[in-house]
Amino acid sequence: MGQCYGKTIPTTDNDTIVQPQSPLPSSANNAVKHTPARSSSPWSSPYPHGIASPLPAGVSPSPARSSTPGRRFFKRPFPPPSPAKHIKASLARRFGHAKQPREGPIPEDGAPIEPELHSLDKNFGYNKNFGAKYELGKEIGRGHFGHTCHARGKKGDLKDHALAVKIISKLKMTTAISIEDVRREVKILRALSGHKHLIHFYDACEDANNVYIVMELCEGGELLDRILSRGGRYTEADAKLIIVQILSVVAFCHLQGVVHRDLKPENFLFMSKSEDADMKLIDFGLSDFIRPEERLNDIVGSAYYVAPEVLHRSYSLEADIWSIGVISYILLCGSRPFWARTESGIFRAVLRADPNFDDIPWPSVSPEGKDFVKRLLNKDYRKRMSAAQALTHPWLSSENHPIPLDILIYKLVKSYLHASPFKRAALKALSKALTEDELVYLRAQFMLLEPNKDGRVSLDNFRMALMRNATDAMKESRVPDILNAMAPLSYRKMDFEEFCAAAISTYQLEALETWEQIGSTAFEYFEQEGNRTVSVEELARELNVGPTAHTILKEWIRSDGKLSLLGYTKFLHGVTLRSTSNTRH
Ligand SMILES: Nc1ncnc2c1ncn2[C@@H]1O[C@H](COP(=O)(O)OP(=O)(O)OP(=O)(O)O)[C@@H](O)[C@H]1O
Ligand SMILES: [Ca+2]
Ligand SMILES: [Ca+2]
Ligand SMILES: [Ca+2]
Repeated sequence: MGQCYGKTIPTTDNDTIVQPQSPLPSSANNAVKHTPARSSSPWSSPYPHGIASPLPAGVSPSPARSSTPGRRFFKRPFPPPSPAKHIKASLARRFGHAKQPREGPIPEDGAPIEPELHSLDKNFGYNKNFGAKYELGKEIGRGHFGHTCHARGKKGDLKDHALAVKIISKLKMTTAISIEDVRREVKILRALSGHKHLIHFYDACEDANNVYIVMELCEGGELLDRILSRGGRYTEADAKLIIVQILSVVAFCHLQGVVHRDLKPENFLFMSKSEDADMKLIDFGLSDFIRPEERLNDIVGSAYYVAPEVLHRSYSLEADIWSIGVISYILLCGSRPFWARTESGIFRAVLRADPNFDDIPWPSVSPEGKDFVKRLLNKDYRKRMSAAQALTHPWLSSENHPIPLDILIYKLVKSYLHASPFKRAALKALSKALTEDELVYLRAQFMLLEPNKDGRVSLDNFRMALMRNATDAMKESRVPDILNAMAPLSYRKMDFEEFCAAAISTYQLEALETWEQIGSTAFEYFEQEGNRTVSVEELARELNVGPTAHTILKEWIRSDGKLSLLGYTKFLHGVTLRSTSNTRH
């Protein structure tokens, strides 16, 4: 089994919007041997080798809801099992254009990007002595972009260590973008390696044919396989153990300014076969560095897990949280929240459909569990919890886990510092209406800033907290830049009360069932302390909107010239006019 070369099998598609994916070359080649299930099924299978699929290769169960007791499958069929189909538009972009076969030698004809092919520099500057350092073993897994083999270190620290090597064929790197993707995957792995639930990276090598990513070996298989072997569903207690691990590693990535963009059960591996083995996040092939205020626009990911704002081409870290919401939904009920037979149908569901929380088993799921999932699957990304926040959600409070520093705090405090005194007064009133549940999160974050003896924090506390957690990735994502934007804090300090006003997000609070109560309580505080007469013109300036908004703003002001309750909550929310695209947090 020495032959362990990269062969990517294009997934065919059962959708009507057929995309530039070439069918398998008709001449039988060893690629077919490598991928028994894949070539016959319209969906890629998570059971490429050896592991028995619950279904015969290529067979998908009927999507009809079955109520067979003890059935092993998802109500909304889990098979077609692996949604590992990367969104086609991006594939087309990444692999050049239509008809470009994604494996094998580039044919003479139909290569629209031919000029680039000749000039592509496929030199990565990695070690060239892979063969001398490692001995390759059997294949363990396979994806769109590479396949993974067992390996053993031949010398040095890794001598006789069992390892995993992801092999990416250079033949498949047919565009500058696809080369850059591999470079970035390695860079991100190298930078982030070290977190308990993130795959440990050891080495990157290359030769004329391949790039080799040497990592620690996970012997317990993919989370997807465990979900399937349990018949799709986890108990709440077991689901919590999984979700806490996912949130903790994703909070870490986000703090470093890395968005994973492909979170799904196939990309979490167990260290060993044992039931309580730790999980590791793998596959940073679609990940990217993201600056604090940046929005990404390329559509990547896997259809079932993709966030609505990704489909709208403007997204940031919150897209990962949506994917965790999808995973959580699946763990708790055994069905996919957004399901359709075609990719475009899935996208439509993601954009418009509300997931079902009524059918069995949802009535028996705890209210906290349901609330948790709903707050991850909010279609408005501004209303979603962050990963660190989710870890303080009441549903997970019984779990004993550390709360990581949340980069969201920095963004919110930054915009608070730049807000007008009127807005700050409004936020202050809002922070006084918070319930114990929200305070748990804020208190944890404040403590992570290690307040001084006087109980206050300065810019330095924010800086030190960031530095305590910094990896090399931060240089690339320029997360520390956010500290410069917090400069107004260099002249003063913040106590916990003000921190609460600064670090709350109106959008997130609006998503709470108790929002109306919170809003009216907050308004009472605002009446006592901050509500003063304000003109329509002043309000428009505050909100950064033009005269066209005056008629709307007029309705927010009472006859006494002060904000009404409605006006107060609207003011907190901010006006989002398309033309200004001034997203407020
Ligand atoms: N460190 C590891 N230990 C054990 N198995 C691994 C390891 N890394 C990857 N694998 C296996 O190889 C498979 C493919 O790896 P990976 O997901 O990184 O490749 P990919 O080509 O990027 O896949 P995708 O199609 O999901 O983008 C994984 O799903 C997993 O089963
Ligand atoms: Ca895979
Ligand atoms: Ca993968
Ligand atoms: Ca990948």
